[in-house]
Amino acid sequence: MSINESYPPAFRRVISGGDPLATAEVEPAVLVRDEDIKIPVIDLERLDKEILREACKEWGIFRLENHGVPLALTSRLQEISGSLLSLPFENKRELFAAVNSPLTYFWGTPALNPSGDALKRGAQASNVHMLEGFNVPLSKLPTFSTSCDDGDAHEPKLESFRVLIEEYGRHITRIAVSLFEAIAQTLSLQLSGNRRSEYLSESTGLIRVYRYPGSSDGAAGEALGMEVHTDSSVISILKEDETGGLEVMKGEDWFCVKPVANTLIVNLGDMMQAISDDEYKSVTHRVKKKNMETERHSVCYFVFPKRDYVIKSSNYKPFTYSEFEAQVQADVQSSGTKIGLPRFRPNSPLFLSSCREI
Ligand SMILES: O=C(O)CCC(=O)C(=O)O
Ligand SMILES: [Fe+2]
Repeated sequence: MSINESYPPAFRRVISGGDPLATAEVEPAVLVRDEDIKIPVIDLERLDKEILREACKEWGIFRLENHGVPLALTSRLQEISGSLLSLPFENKRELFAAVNSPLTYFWGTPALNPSGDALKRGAQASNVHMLEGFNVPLSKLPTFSTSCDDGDAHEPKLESFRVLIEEYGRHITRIAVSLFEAIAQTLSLQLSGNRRSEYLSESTGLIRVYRYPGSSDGAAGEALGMEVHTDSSVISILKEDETGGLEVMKGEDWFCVKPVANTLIVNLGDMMQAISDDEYKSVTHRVKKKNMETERHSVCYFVFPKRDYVIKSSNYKPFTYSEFEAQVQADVQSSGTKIGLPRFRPNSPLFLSSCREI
């Protein structure tokens, strides 16, 4: 099988140079300092609250060292997800359907509905985004049985994937909880009673395993990996391979974040920004592959507040994560892009009328 058969047909057309209009629109020119930026480094074994506060306030992103995720686990997870993602496109489409699972396969957009299927994006949306992946809601993994009676050839790989991602999920959830508790202390948030799990609800945790295709002749040169966005999460934790391509915005400039072996990248999302009353920021970022020939693989974890917990802050109308998510999805479907937190500013008209008044 040639590698192209594993890519969605829309990607193959772009890679072969036959359908340049199908790629994401080239973004308006912004100054990109094509240099690597040193983002703050946090050592999870020796958490320094001052460095953490500074990182959350000035950057919204940091590198995590001594996180305790075994190197062998991440390597095996990347290996098995890479091998599942390199299956022929049609097999990937059928992969999870065959075992009737809550996991989904998506491509062409990172905007998914709550069931993990790609959202139909509005007319102004950039067309195909050159990425694909698996969406894994962690709380549903225990009900995901990889055994099926039709002798499916991929079953052993799927079972290894389930076991590895479950173990990775336990590590990454532990890290998210420790970091959130430390960040809450830097904000003097009271976390007594159920408060911590309302702000950061472990059962909402999900993992996306991504593949950004490569093209030997560089035909997909201008195709973006992932468009400019902020994450909707409280915290996101990224494990990227050595290919590079993650870029963050600081001030008015874009900078490249260089991959560093055996570290994780933590970024704060919109919910953390709201919880902290804009003290901390949801970092604007994107993925732009530099090395066009090489595929890029990454694994990203997201965690959210309890869905019906009302987030109150002085800069936004009170809202629940469910309401926020519904608004984002409505905006993506109608205009092609997420508006996010600005929708919840006191004077902003809400598209959906369901949000409560102050
Ligand atoms: O793949 C990456 O490096 C980043 C992914 C990302 O930003 C996201 O999924 O929100
Ligand atoms: Fe992101």
